[in-house]
Amino acid sequence: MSDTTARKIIKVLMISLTLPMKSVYPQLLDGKALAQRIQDQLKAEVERLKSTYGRPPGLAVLMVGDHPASAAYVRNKERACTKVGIASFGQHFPADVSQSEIEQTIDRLNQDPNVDGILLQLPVPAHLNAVYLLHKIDPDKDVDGLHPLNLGRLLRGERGLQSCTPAGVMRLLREYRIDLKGKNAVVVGRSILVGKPIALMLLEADATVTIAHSRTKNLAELTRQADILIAAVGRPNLITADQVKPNAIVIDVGINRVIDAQGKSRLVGDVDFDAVREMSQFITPVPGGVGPMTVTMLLQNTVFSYTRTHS
Ligand SMILES: Nc1nc(=O)c2c([nH]1)NC[C@@H]1CN(c3ccc(C(=O)N[C@@H](CCC(=O)O)C(=O)O)cc3)C=[N+]21
Repeated sequence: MSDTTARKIIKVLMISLTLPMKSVYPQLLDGKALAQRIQDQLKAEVERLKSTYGRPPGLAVLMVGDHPASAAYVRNKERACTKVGIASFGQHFPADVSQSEIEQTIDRLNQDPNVDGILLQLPVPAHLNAVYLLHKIDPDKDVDGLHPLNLGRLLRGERGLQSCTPAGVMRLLREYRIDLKGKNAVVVGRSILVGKPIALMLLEADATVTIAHSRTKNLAELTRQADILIAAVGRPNLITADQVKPNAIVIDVGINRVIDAQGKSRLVGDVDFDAVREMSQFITPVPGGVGPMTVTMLLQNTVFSYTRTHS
């Protein structure tokens, strides 16, 4: 065999080994596994805190009405608390509860030394002023990071309690050593719970950030430039393969319950997962991606808030 033939064979082998591997088997960003690992660490930390200071960290979850999806999230959060040893104080109000009754509860929880974190599950019924309720929560107990003071800190790049979903996404990116410096990050969605705070965090990590939304012209043109694409809208199959740059990193924050072809209820994100996973470098699954990280960051924020008052 001549030298050039051998070289050609090696080259073909190398190409066939590297290229298809990369495009056919993109890496999953496994939020479920990472969440489990962090929760194990938190459990040990909570144990230590409990024996040092005599009480566990405490989280109060306020829920209004019986929206089934919200009820399921709240159950997830309470179950996770129990798992790591955080005391959870559930407050379930009927859908017609008055603004002042919730305000009084928040005042009481603000003063309660056994409560380190207070979370108002959103959305709340339309007769309530959610913004004002969020203002009432003590910023030091605002484990959802939605108080204007904590949002202001985020805007300035100061330390503070940060929104759980965006914080969970950043932790996932960091864990997989995804370099953000100078990369094009496109965030689709501009909610105060996800889109806006995640854009600020990506900016803080030196990404070049674009926020797209329902009024954005030529969305596909924009998303195709994204090295990092964050979908946070809440619409199934919003992001299709032709809207994604090959080898991009795709973070799917959407949580949508749909009825599949067999008539079964199924959880899907905002991304057409099967098609997009084939051409992306990293992608988060739904379920098992961002969702479990959200819950875990809530636990972490509660422990953080506890340690701050004990140091
Ligand atoms: N004040 C406030 N803070 C929130 O953080 C908040 C909120 N309101 N309102 C609703 C959204 C939604 N959310 C989720 C939490 C966990 C999962 C989760 O655990 N998902 C699992 C599976 C869940 C399942 O199978 O049903 C997963 O994706 O693997 C999803 C969604 C928090 N939210």
